[in-house]
Amino acid sequence: MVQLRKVHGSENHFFLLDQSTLNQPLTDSELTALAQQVTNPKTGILDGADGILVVNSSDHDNVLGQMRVINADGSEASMCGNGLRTVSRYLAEKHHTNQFKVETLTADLQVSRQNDLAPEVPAFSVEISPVRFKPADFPFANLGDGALIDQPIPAFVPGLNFTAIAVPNPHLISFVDENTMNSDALGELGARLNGANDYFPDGVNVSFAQILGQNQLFVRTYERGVGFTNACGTGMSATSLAFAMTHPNVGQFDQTITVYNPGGMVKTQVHQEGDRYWIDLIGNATQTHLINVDESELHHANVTTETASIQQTTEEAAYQQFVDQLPKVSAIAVKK
Ligand SMILES: N[C@@H](CCC[C@H](N)C(=O)O)C(=O)O
Repeated sequence: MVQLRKVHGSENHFFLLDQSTLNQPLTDSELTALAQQVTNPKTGILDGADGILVVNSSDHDNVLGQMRVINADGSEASMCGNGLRTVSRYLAEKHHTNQFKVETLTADLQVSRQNDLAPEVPAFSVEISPVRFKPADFPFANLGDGALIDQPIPAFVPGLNFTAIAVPNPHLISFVDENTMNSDALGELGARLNGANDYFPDGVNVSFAQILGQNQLFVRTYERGVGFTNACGTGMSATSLAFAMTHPNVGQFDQTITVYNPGGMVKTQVHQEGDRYWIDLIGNATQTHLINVDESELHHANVTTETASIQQTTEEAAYQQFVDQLPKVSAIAVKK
C-alpha cells in the first residue's frame, strides 16, 4: 500500500504523490494517465482535482525534493504556486525542518513555514521565479516583438488591456471592472487561447483582476490544462507583479498585497533588483484526505472508491472557518 494525499491551496485541489515511497516510479505516460483518471470527477475520487503534484528525490544542494506538476488534462506545467506550498508542507513534515529549497522544472525555489493563518490552517511562503517577459519565453506570436505590458488587444476583448508575464509558466492578465469580472469574457477568452489559436501555441493561463483598494486585488483564473480554477498561485503572483508595474499608485513593490480569490485569500510581495523580479506567495497548505491504495493501481491509473481507502482529516472544516471570516469581496462562487 502507498499513500496519496488530497491537498489544496485556496481550494486549488491536487493529489500529491511521493514517488520516493514507491517500489517503481511511474513512467511519464503512466503519470499522464493517472492525472487524467484520478482528477476527473467522473472517473476519479473525491470530486476530482486540478492536477497531481509529483514529489521526487533531488540531489541538488540544500534541496529536500523535486516537484513536478501534471495538469488535469495530463499536460505538464513548469510551475504551480499553490501546489508548491502544499509540497513544501509535506516535505517540511517529512524532514522536520521549516526552511529549505524545492527543485522545480526550471529553478530551485526557497520556501519557508509561516505562522498558521488560523487554528489548523498551516501556511507557507514560496518563491515564485524566474520571471520572464520575452515572447519566446511563453511562447506567444502575432502580438509584437517585445514584452506585452498593459497593451490593448481588441482581438482578445475590445476595451481591455493585457500584460503577459511568465513565472515561468505563462500568464496573461487584465485589470477589469466588476461587470466584466462577472461576465462570460474570461471563460470565452481562456477557452479560445487554450485551443488552436494564432497567439499562444502552447496555451496560456488567463487571469482577470479587480482592484479593490491599496494593495488589494480579487483575481480569477482560467487555467491552461484545467479550465476555471478556484485559485491559481502563479496567476495571483504574476497579477501582483503586473499590478505594481502598471498601477504604481495603488500596487506597490516590497509591500504586502492581499489577493482574494474564489477559494480564499493569499498574500504576495513583489520584488525587483535591477532587471530581476521575483514574488513571495504566502497562503494555506491544507491536507484534506489521506488515501491508501495499492501501488499497482497507480501504475494502471485505477484509483477509485473501490480500489482506494480514504480517510478525511479535520483541516477542511478549519479552513472553511478561516474563509468565513474573510470579507465578501466577490459574487463568484467556489467551483465544486
Ligand atoms: N494552479 C497552479 C498552476 C498550474 C499550472 C498551470 N495550469 C499551467 O499549465 O501553467 C498554480 O497555483 O500556480
